[in-house]
Amino acid sequence: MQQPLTPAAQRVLDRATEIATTGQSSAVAPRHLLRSLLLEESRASEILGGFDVEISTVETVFPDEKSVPPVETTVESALTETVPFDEPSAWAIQEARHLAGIQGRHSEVGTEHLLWGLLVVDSDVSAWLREQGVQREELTQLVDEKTGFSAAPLETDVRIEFSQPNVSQRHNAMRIIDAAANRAREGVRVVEDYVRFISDDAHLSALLKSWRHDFAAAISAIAPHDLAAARDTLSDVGTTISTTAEAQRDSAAEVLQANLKRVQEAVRTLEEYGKILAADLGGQFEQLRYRFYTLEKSILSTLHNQARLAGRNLYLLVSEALCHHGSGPAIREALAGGVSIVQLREKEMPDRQLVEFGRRVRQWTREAGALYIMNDRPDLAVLTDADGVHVGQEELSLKDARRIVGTEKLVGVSTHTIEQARQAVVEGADYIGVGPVFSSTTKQFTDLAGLEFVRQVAAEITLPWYAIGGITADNIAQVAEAGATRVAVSSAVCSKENSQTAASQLMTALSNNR
Ligand SMILES: Cc1ncc(COP(=O)(O)OP(=O)(O)O)c(N)n1
Ligand SMILES: Cc1nc(C(=O)O)sc1CCOP(=O)(O)O
Ligand SMILES: [Mg+2]
Repeated sequence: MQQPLTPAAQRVLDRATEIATTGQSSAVAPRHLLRSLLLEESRASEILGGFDVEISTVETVFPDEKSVPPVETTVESALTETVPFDEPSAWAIQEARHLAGIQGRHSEVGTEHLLWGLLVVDSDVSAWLREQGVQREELTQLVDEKTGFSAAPLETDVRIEFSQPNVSQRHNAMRIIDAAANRAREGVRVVEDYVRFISDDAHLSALLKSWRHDFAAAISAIAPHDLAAARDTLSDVGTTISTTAEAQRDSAAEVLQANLKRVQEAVRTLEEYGKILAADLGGQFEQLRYRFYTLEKSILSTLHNQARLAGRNLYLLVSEALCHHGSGPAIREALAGGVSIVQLREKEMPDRQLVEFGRRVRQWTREAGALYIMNDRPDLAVLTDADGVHVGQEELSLKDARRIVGTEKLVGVSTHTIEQARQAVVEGADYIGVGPVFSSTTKQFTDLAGLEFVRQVAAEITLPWYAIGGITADNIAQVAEAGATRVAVSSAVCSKENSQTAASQLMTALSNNR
């Protein structure tokens, strides 16, 4: 069923067409849609405002057209000569319809759905929106809030009884499905090769492999000989069409990006055309598509965080109670000794004092080019302009912490077992704490995760991780031997007479044992 457009969404499409036409573009592109969404006072412009995305910025970043005043009605625009929607815009509208469809059978396609479509379809605009911090998960949540429905796929859906497709419709659907299945299979292999050979990430490789197997199981519901019989490569007009962009890739990362999208688009085709063959096939591919989105997020987020935390190998947790001559001097000495992340871990300090001190730590770390993380409290991380927050297994969930600090700040998560570590990766942690490795004078533990846990994480996880718990200059070599390249410490630096010397000794030991 085609979901109807709300009047605001209709005005957005009309205005986008008008902007493209006035600017003498040959087609309506995503940049025209984005501009039009911002010009319309609507849910989408409200959401974009929340991310500080302004029309003036968009006009500077995508400058090729003159701005156009808001349209009053759709009649005028219908009278002018208009241009078609280009492929990404058409896909974005299709995605918007799809999201509105899974939110409820009678829901209309609103401007917030159009914005969602713009974000999930590969284009210069979606890349730019992501750079501005507009992320899929957060936007999905906002769209849910705006429409009052959940964007998660419906558990049970009313089954529509299809009339039996005739032989030729079935044959055409088979041809499309055969081609899309091959594209998805090939694409996922390319992604797997990147994650396996370039990222060297055993955990994400295993998740991709499991996805590939489930995909194969879904495809096997269609008899393989039927699919092969429908294949007719020689008369497939698409085999000779390729764009310049497809012929050239500047880096392995670009190959990865392109193939992540390729798989999603192919699975979307399977989802749509699968419905012609069997009512439940569409649902299976839809689930696979959502799972692939999550995988894409973990893969890209791992790469992003590796870059953000590159070279930040010594992480200090500071508590006033541990420091001989005050945590302020200890922090400044530690920064001079090579600490590149400082976490403020004060369990007893009154909030007002903590905020005041946090702002000072912000200043010192900024001057030293280091990061500043707030322990346990996302609210205070925001208030003190921290680079992130660290949460444990018993505290606010990663998802809730993220809701408070947003997508730009780091969210670190403590893990004590390999299952927790894997889960943190999939849920979107930016780094993880791995411990306790040894018994600690800073915090009492009944069970130690030990060096074995460090070995397990080293063997399969490439999201940045910090070994923690009782690490000192005397045992750091064992931790490095077990595979750690980054460590987090508290007493080994904080409680020393000279925190600078203590930090630089640990730095030297880390680099010697690499
Ligand atoms: C880098 C890092 N790793 C682990 C922890 C421990 O966090 P948590 O389990 O929440 O315990 P507390 O620090 O809150 O007592 C950490 N803080 N930092
Ligand atoms: C606060 C904390 N969390 C840990 C974990 O394993 O999650 S270990 C730890 C204490 C770290 O301090 P020190 O370096 O003085 O042992
Ligand atoms: Mg905690």
